[in-house]
Amino acid sequence: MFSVEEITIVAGRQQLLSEVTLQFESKSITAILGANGAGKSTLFKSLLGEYPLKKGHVRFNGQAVSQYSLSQLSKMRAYIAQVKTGFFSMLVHEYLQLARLQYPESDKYSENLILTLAEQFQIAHLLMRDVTYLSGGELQLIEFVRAYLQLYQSANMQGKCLLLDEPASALDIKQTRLLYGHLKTFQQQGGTVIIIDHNINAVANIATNLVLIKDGKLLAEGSRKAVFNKTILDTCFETNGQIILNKANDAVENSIYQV
Ligand SMILES: Nc1ncnc2c1ncn2[C@@H]1O[C@H](COP(=O)(O)OP(=O)(O)OP(=O)(O)O)[C@@H](O)[C@H]1O
Repeated sequence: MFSVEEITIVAGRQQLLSEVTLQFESKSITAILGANGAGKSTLFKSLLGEYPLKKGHVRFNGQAVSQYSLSQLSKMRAYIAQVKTGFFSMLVHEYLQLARLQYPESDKYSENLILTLAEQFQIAHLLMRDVTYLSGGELQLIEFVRAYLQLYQSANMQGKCLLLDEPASALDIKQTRLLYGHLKTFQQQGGTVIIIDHNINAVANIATNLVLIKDGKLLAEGSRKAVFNKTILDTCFETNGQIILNKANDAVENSIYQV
């Protein structure tokens, strides 16, 4: 789906990313892990085509991201930013309608779709609230539904990608669990997820692939079994932690990195 080849991004004198090469396969959930300031959001912005590259290429389905129109891209990938600002006063319902403007469909169809998804994602009670008065967690739930609506053309999500920058940072444990469940479902529907999340133990449980970034460079990449270990995590976060295996079966699955 997405690939970056030896990308280098420079801002002023600072090198934000250095020769990073990665492949994000279709129907995968990739978790991007790394310390604050490591370069994770910068990597995202490069996937979105927002940063000029000093070197390298970013491709989506084999074609340079810059060769797609914004309208083509908006149907194929949806982004949730880490911090969302600049909302105007409007109802959640109206905000969600904006995600459907790009589709030539009747008002009745988009209305039904919004109501159905609001029920499915358990945010129906927020539809008549003003977006500017939502709590941080409520806003994150709405942002997820907005991103899903932006991509939705049928239940088949093949060729569609969610780019989520800390989408659960303000969610409680129940809502985090529900969100991760929605991401698994999206993957089962054929979609691809790329997620930045500081809750590394939780996100490692749903990710099919982990990418660890340190100081703007790719530190490690692979399955949980391959990279979720003390040596790599200690290096990545400059900590001295330990891996606690799943008590039930001493397995790597559901193991926890504790500092
Ligand atoms: N436009 C810019 N100009 C200069 N420096 C920048 C710019 N954008 C980002 N940076 C710097 O690049 C580094 C990486 O930023 P980035 O937002 O990618 O980090 P991150 O890994 O997402 O961190 P966090 O986990 O704290 O969100 C930081 O030191 C940041 O201050």
